[in-house]
Amino acid sequence: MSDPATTWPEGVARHVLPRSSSTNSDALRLAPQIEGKAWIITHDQFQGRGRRGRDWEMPKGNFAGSLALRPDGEPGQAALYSFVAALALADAIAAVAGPSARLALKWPNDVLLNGGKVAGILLESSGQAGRVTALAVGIGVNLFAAPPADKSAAFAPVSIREETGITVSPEDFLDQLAPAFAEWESRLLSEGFEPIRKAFLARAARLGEIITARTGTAEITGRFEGIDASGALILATAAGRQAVPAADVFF
Ligand SMILES: O=C(O)CCCC[C@@H]1SC[C@@H]2NC(=O)N[C@@H]21
Repeated sequence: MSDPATTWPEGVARHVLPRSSSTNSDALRLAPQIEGKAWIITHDQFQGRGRRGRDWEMPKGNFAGSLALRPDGEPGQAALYSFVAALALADAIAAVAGPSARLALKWPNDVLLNGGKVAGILLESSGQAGRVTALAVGIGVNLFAAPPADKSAAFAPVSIREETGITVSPEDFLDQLAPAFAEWESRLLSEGFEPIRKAFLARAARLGEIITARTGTAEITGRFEGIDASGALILATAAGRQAVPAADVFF
């Protein structure tokens, strides 16, 4: 019997591009033309985008890939895919980086390896009449080298190779990531957000501790109590419980 963790999911195409400005742009362009889903990865992404308008640098040998989807749902439902992606990423990194790798998820969707940022996720979408008709789940993983540290970033970047000595190609990484994503997505679709929420919190960094969320207009410090049914961060602050839908978190 084949190992379910490394079986390529049915109905999912795979494209490997030598160069791309951004695989998220490719995925959004491709999504309206596909029947099922498609992963697009590239060996050279030269205008990668990060969260909150930041650039995403991709040193050679790292992973840059996006899943093109046509969810046809509300934006709030589509946003839950960032938690699906975070869990799948954590599974895929654990599979390649070995048992000594200390992995944690940082809300909303960074993956930390030995306390540094090893991977990030950027969801982008297009749609009409309040429905998301094309979704790009963009994922960057520092497989080979950490990019230079950005002063505004909450965590220093690290890479799997530099932390563990293990080298993995983007194609082999995708062979772990795609099945893991398909499994978590099927749980979301069949059981709803609750098991995803619980699994995320089981791996969340600094749950129960004092953290700071910067939203761009405000800085909110409080005890990290959990995440709600929409994926918002719940902080217990001096002014009461607050739900933070989007922010950068600092420990
Ligand atoms: O800021 C973050 O942490 C999110 C980074 C997301 C980067 C990935 S790389 C593949 C995809 N294409 C992009 O332009 N961005 C995402």
